[in-house]
Amino acid sequence: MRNYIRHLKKRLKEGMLFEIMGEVKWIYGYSVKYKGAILLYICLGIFSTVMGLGTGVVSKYIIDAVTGYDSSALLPAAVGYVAMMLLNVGVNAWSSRVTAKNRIMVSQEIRAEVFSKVLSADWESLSEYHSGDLLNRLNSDVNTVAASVLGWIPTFVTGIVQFLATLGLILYYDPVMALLALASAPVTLAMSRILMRKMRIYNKKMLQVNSEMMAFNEEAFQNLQYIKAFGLMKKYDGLFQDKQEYYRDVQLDYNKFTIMTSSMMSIVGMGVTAACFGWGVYRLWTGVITYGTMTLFLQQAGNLSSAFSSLVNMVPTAVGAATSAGRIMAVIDIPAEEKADIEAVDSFKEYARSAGGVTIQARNIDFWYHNGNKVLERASFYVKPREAVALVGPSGEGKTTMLRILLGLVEAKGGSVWAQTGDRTLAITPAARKLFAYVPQGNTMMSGTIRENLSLLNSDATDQEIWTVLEDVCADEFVKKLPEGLDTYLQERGGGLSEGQLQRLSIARAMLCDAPVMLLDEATSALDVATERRLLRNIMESARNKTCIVTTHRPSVLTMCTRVYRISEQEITQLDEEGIRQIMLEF
Ligand SMILES: Nc1ncnc2c1ncn2[C@@H]1O[C@H](COP(=O)(O)OP(=O)(O)OP(=O)(O)O)[C@@H](O)[C@H]1O
Repeated sequence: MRNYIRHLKKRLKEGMLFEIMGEVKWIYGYSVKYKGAILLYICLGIFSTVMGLGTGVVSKYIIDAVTGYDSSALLPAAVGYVAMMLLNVGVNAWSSRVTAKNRIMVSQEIRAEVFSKVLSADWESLSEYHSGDLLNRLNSDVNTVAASVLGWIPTFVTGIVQFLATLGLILYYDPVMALLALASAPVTLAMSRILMRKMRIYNKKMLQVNSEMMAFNEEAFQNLQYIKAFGLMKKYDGLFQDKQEYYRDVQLDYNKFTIMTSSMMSIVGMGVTAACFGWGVYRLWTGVITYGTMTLFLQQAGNLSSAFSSLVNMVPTAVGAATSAGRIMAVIDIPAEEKADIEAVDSFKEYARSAGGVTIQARNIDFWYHNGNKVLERASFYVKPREAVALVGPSGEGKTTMLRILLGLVEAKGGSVWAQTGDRTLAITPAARKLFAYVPQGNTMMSGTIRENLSLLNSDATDQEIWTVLEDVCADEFVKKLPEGLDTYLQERGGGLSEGQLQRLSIARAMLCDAPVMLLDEATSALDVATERRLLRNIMESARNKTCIVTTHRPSVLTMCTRVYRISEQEITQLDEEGIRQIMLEF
């Protein structure tokens, strides 16, 4: 018996129900924060139920009055009926407004949490998600969950209250009618339990396909130039159609499934309504009830079944919301980057200013990515202040990876990396990133003006400082020629400027930040040799105490460097003059 219980517990833990419970708990965590609003919705729901019951009873009196049963009640009943209707309309309008406000607040709160978690998540784990998928989770899944945060509890409580109150009213007038009206409940409950698993599978599939669509669209729009250049429009049109077709098939499959289930439920409901109607007609015929009571029954039987179906309909909504919550939780649960002592880094950086710069030292580094791809083994190198050290080597051997280790974007599996200034040392962690001004490969300009982009890392930079740095990176001339100068607006990913111009702006942005170590990852690859030399010489001169690490495939860069390391076959070796000559021939 004990074994059986243990087995049952294990199955429950591994099973869908346990998963859903975790997701529901997470949604509930938000609901608790909005308990005031939820309480208000419950009151509004109950108010609307009372109004529904009230208008039902009042209409009974109106009918009884006009059929000659009690004509004196006509005027007060009519006035009450109109007043209740108007009050209901007013309260509904007000509640729609409050709902809209709260829903916006909840979705923004969840979205802000997800956004901030994404920013602080471990880089490598996060890079397993497509940005289109992340966007979809941040928008569509958050909206679904936000609706449930506010909706679930009030819908449930109101549904129960409406159900019980209506049942009570019918019971008061006719217990048999109440039993008949309840007949569909067991069937519907049993059905919704069976259907839950299938709903969950469909929901997951639909959300995943949605994410895939978003990822595809995002990638296509980002690579429009490439698609056009190779005349891939037709191919992409076709791919888009295929994706749409698949999406449509999944949606229609789900739609078929929901139509079938709702048809089955409707048949059960219709049977119950017919039975109620038959019973009512029989009671009216035998003179036990009045026309008014008969109308009341029919109306309340309708109310009862709508209360019941709103409770049952909570199942697919809840399954959908729980699935979306699961997708958001997966992102939120990505391990965060290790939090380190930022104050220690600030103090180290401050000290480095007077101590003459920062030495970077990597010793016996072992590193492989999550997929097991081993990149470095017992790799060591160092760079001192006022040095420009080059990391060279065949493509794909680990130059960028080494920079990622320095930036704490990925963590070395073995060995150690540290920064040193005077008699102080600092282990390399994500917090130590403040020591580095990084210029990655590719285009990293944001939409906004040139000034906004350049002051991203140093919001206090004056125009004078900006122009001095622009001169250093040989970008002053072209920026001056732009009609709006520093206020020129750059489109998405720096649209409107050439690759070489954007590279120079990226370097200027890095130089404006006060980090003691510069990391340039093939940052001058799009420049002509003369400009590249001028730029590198200026950087070396103006960044006097700085430490500079560059990765490159260009001989022109090597001639400017104090030392050169070659990364190849997982090892790092320092090249002598002959080695450098050889590598320059290889380039
Ligand atoms: N996120 C990642 N996950 C798994 N493997 C990766 C990842 N990023 C890079 N790699 C692999 O790590 C190896 C080193 O890549 P890295 O980008 O460091 O090379 P590189 O020397 O900078 O190349 P290049 O000169 O072409 O820029 C390559 O084999 C690459 O496929």
